[in-house]
Amino acid sequence: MSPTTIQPVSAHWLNRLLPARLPQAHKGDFGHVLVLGGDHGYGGAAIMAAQSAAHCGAGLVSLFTRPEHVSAMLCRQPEVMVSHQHINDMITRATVLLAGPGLGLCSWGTALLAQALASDKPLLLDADALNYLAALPQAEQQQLKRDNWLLTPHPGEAARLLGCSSADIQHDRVAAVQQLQQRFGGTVLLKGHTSLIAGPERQLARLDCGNPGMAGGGMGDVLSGIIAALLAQGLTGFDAAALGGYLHGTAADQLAAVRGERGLLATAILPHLQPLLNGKS
Ligand SMILES: NC(=O)C1=CN([C@@H]2O[C@H](COP(=O)(O)OP(=O)(O)OC[C@H]3O[C@@H](n4cnc5c(N)ncnc54)[C@H](O)[C@@H]3O)[C@@H](O)[C@H]2O)[C@@H](O)CC1
Ligand SMILES: Nc1ncnc2c1ncn2[C@@H]1O[C@H](COP(=O)(O)OP(=O)(O)O)[C@@H](O)[C@H]1O
Repeated sequence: MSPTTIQPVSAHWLNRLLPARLPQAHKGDFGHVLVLGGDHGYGGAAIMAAQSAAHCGAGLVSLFTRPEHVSAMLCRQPEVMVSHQHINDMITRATVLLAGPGLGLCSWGTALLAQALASDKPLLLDADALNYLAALPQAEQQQLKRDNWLLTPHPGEAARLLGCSSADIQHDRVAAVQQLQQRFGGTVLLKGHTSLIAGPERQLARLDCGNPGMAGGGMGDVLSGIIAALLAQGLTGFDAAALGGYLHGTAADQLAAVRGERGLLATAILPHLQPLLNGKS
């Protein structure tokens, strides 16, 4: 693939992409994120994704999950609307879909994912939604390919999607993210140290923030919620992934600077997001 300029993502992107809100703004102006996920045993992933979308300025956030996770969601973040039924109505009301955190790969999760894929709304796929995609025959993958989706694989998921090893992905991450974008379309964010973002117009961006304290369960779920909230506020897939990754990594760096890297919890990122989003830290 031809060499491409890689744009480093910086604080300037914030002012460029998130202008001040108009005084008369209302929640309908900032989109409605619907998270689909949280199979038995994995409620935390979907709850964290919904919570982080709520912390990043989406007008409304909903979660469709298993019944046993409904009250946990309400206790953690009552701003989020949560249900285990009427998925079609929920998809109709949403403006952005986020499928994958804790989705599982049993019939409940794959049926939900099929409903998300049948909608033409902007769609972020993470975690098990990527594993589902990876397991499909290439012809079916090609039928699903679309410009308005955004895939956020870690190197393990990227390897499954491309049918290689995670060592192959890490050996040439730029080539890997470009290959993923070419094969699946839309925007791809390849996670890990120095995350990379490839967009549908061959744009390429790099994140110089983030630290090894982020290597812990739930961190990717929080990232997916941040990006979905930015999509809901009208950013393109490429801009939402780049800015979302920047906010996520910068929040984690702020925490690590004060408390160190070990024991950095994904949910500890959440209170750092609002000041960052508003240019106050
Ligand atoms: N609190 C929760 O409810 C959590 C639920 N989670 C959910 O659990 C489900 C399965 O996640 P798992 O963590 O088991 O599966 P993963 O696919 O994330 O990890 C499985 C294996 O993939 C490889 N891998 C992962 N990250 C890698 C990297 N950066 N580089 C190279 N190889 C890598 C490793 O061999 C790893 O053991 C997902 O739906 C996920 O959303 C996780 O997000 C963790 C937290
Ligand atoms: N060493 C690292 N340096 C920078 N960022 C990291 C590092 N390790 C993990 N991260 C970030 O943390 C997040 C981990 O996501 P993921 O592997 O999907 O976790 P989970 O599936 O447990 O939610 C990604 O955004 C990734 O870029």
